[in-house]
Amino acid sequence: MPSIFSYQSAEVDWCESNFERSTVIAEYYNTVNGTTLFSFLLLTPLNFLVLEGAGQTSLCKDRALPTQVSFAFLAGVFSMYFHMTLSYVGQLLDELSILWTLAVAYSFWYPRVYFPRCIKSRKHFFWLSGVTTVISTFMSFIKPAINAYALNCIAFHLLYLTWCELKKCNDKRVHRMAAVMVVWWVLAISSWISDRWLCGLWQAINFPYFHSFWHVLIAMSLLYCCPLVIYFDVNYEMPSFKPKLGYWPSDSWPVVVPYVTLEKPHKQC
Ligand SMILES: CCCCCCCC/C=C\CCCCCCCC(=O)N[C@@H](CO)[C@H](O)/C=C/CCCCCCCCCCCCC
Ligand SMILES: [Ca+2]
Ligand SMILES: [Zn+2]
Repeated sequence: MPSIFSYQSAEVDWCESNFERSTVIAEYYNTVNGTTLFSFLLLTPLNFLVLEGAGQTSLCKDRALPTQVSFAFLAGVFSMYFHMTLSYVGQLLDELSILWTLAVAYSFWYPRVYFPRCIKSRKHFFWLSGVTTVISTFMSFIKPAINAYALNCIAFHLLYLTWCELKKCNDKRVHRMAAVMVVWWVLAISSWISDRWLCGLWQAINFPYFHSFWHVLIAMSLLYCCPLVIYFDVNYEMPSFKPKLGYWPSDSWPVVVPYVTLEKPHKQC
């Protein structure tokens, strides 16, 4: 019986052929493209630096940013470890780190207006998220192969929240950024599903790399998601300030980094 740490002991094996480009890295391209999540880690704090530059240090919500970035960092590291070894432990670390990163994001950024009626404060919501995540962590061991499907379903809730916020907002820049985020996510989830379900086809044409595309595309989606989340958070938590979405270096460039700034104290959405 193989150890839970041994190579290829995971329940899941992605379409890319194993040990084709390296004797120590099972899935080379999936491992290398897993690093794109780190671009999200580098660029998310930049949003906060812009806000802090405007004197809004309170937006860092004390420990929210370092906690969020640390969890996302772990998700990136464990994803690479998983693809490098395809071990059972690697798979669970990959899935559980995503679960906890999402839990941290929900705990800090989930708008109060959507709290269940029985939840009266963010502190209570922290507890609700914590208990739900601990229970989900234990349940993850029952059938690890379905964990990734369950995690992907959370994106549908995020889509629903985005849609609810867009209905209340008439700023074209916000709608545009949300549209771009959704396009990246649709491309990402299509790549993920096609790697899972159509592997025979991709192997037949000698192109089994869709899961490595997923890594790049979901990181792009998160890059657009981050300023949007901060934008909605400012509207709720700092109603006297007007957030504005922008693109660096400029709107018209083909490759841009989205970010959020604070303008004159006035509420728009
Ligand atoms: C102010 C900042 C707030 C921003 C909130 C950011 C929340 C980040 C949350 C999670 C990080 C996700 C990490 C991506 C996964 C990388 C690892 C990976 O690819 N693992 C696969 C195996 O290698 C595994 O099969 C994938 C499992 C499913 C992952 C589901 C992730 C859902 C993320 C949802 C983001 C949606 C953004 C746009 C929604 C419309
Ligand atoms: Ca493989
Ligand atoms: Zn992966």
